[in-house]
Amino acid sequence: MARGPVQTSAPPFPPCRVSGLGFRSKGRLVPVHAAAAASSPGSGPGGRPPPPPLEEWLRSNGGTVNGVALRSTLYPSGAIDRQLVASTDHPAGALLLSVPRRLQIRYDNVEEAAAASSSTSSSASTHSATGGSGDAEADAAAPYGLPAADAAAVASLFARLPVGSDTGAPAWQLRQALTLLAHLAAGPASALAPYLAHLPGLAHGVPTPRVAMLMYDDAVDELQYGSLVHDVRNQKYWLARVAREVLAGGGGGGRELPSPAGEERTARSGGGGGSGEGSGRAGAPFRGLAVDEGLLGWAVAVAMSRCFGLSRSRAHTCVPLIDMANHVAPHGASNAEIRSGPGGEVAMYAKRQIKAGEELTLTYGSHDNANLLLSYGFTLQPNPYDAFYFVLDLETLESLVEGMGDGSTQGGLAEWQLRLLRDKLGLRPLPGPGQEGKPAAEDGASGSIRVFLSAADPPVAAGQRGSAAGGDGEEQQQEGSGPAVLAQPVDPKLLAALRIATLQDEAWYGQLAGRSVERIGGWGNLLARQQEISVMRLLAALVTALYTSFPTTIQQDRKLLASASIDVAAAAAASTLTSGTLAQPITAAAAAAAAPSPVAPSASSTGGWPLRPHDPPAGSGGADPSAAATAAHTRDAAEAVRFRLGLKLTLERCLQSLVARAKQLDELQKVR
Ligand SMILES: C[S@@+](CC[C@H](N)C(=O)[O-])C[C@H]1O[C@@H](n2cnc3c(N)ncnc32)[C@H](O)[C@@H]1O
Repeated sequence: MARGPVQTSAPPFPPCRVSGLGFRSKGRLVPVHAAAAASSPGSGPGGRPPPPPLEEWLRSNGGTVNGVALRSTLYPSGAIDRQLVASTDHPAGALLLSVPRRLQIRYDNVEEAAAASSSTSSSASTHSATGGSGDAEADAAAPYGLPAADAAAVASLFARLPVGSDTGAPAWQLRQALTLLAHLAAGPASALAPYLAHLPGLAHGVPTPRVAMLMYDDAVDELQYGSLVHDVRNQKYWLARVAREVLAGGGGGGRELPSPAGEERTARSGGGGGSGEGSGRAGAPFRGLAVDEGLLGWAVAVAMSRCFGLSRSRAHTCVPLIDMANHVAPHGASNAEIRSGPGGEVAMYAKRQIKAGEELTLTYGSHDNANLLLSYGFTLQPNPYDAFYFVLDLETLESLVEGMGDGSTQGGLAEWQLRLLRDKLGLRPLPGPGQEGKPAAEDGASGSIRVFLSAADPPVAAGQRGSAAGGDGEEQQQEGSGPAVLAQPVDPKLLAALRIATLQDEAWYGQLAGRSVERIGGWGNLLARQQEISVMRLLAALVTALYTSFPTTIQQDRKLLASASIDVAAAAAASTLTSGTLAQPITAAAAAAAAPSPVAPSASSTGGWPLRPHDPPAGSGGADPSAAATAAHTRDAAEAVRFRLGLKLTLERCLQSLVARAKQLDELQKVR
């Protein structure tokens, strides 16, 4: 019998994840520049001039901005969130924004620039012998906004990052984070400095997304969902390890350290890195900017929450202005989509007719709330892609079916049933004691499957399923790892397994052997009415058991969220876009009154280039760091409760579908 959320293994930074904020209700819309100026008249925080508006900057640097503006929402906490809006009507298919590759922050730009620079410098050394200008050529080799020496330094760090055991490459999120840090450290020497100044944590009042990895540990425990807690701890572990061994230059000498989950992971400490090598050069690749775990965490959060995955190049990119579009689900709800061009340009198009004043939205991917929290730091309530996942193995299936108690399955599953379960679903006996090291089967299959229960409204006709777990358009902000679209409340694999395991007549073998799993487990494709009623009851018992395995109930979670302590400081921060409560525009004067006092940036060794991301968000606690920390803590706790409440509501809706179907079949049975 399955007992609560089951662990699934995920790489520390799963491929292609990106981000979100979580500050959506009760805010007021203000023009973004008015908010910045109002909070710090005549200048930006710390006396710096405010950065140029992104729209202007893009236009004057070769980008396209067609009838699109950036708007801000100011929340009672003082935090600011931005969104894109249409400033004119647009027909379907209209080009809204286009950003050339050289205005994007991309780790593959760094890799290319570094490669070009090393080939240039070897030819430059030949040239200098003959009077050539090495410096000019090195600059020409850095066409992507970062001076060649900075690109080379950060590219050399890529080689020291741990590599994924599955991909054999460092996680893109880490490479992108280091690239962001290289631009940050380069300051005005980075051609993308004006974009950087608009990033969360750097732009005044815009907090760093509290992606799950940045949540306080006790809030992580409050998620009450084993696989997510496991993923978050894993990410925290890798963040700390990279900060310690790669950035601070501790080396590690190739020694394998156990991860929190007790796993051993491949880690490279390349570059000839003995323990002595890096320590004297801490932060050297970032022009002396000391990069600690906090700063790395900021960069990873920005990378995860703002990057688009490009299908052409398989790279990920932070795209100025386009990265201001927020997420809505399902796919049909968004009005814009992203496409990339052969030269690496990234463009946003209208998916349908758009009226002036409408928010421009994307669907980042078919993300469940666990993915949203991991990559973007928010959840959607409700989220049409949310689901409760668990791992099903043969043993669990057998004990579920035996628990039916009608005596029909005593003695275990028949050989023909086991054959169907193995051939159709890959379910096979797990290795017994002493056999753990051996593969479960010759084909190496694990013998268990990951299945889901969802709140999807049944019945959904075949053919209505989504095509792929992806974002809008050819490119996606983050690839989903869940099912395409949850078209039925029970995973077809789970339903197929239960139907096969509860059959009593071997005559079914011949019929099912030729059918696909989707067909055997299709919601509407019941095999026999009485059997289906039993399956529905069995599933209802399973859902109830899963629900009761949570330490708190729906009612308790609701009460917690409603309680004053969470509500006052964090309700605004914990709410999301979905409620449709986008607030009314307010005047700059009102924004000034509500805005937090500016927080002085800490001095850096980069000649006054500001920026040390404010963490916890300056917007949450003004200049008082302990108040800000308390607000961030409260916000994390609220988000954790909202997450687990969402899962429980999913189980509740699933249960309702199962019970309704069992009743309906029962009544039909009686009528006949
Ligand atoms: C690509 S950025 C979008 C721009 C962002 N709003 C800003 O001000 O920089 C993604 C972030 O926006 C926020 N966000 C996007 N969609 C959201 C939603 N539906 N609800 C809450 N926050 C959202 C999340 O913080 C997320 O990490």
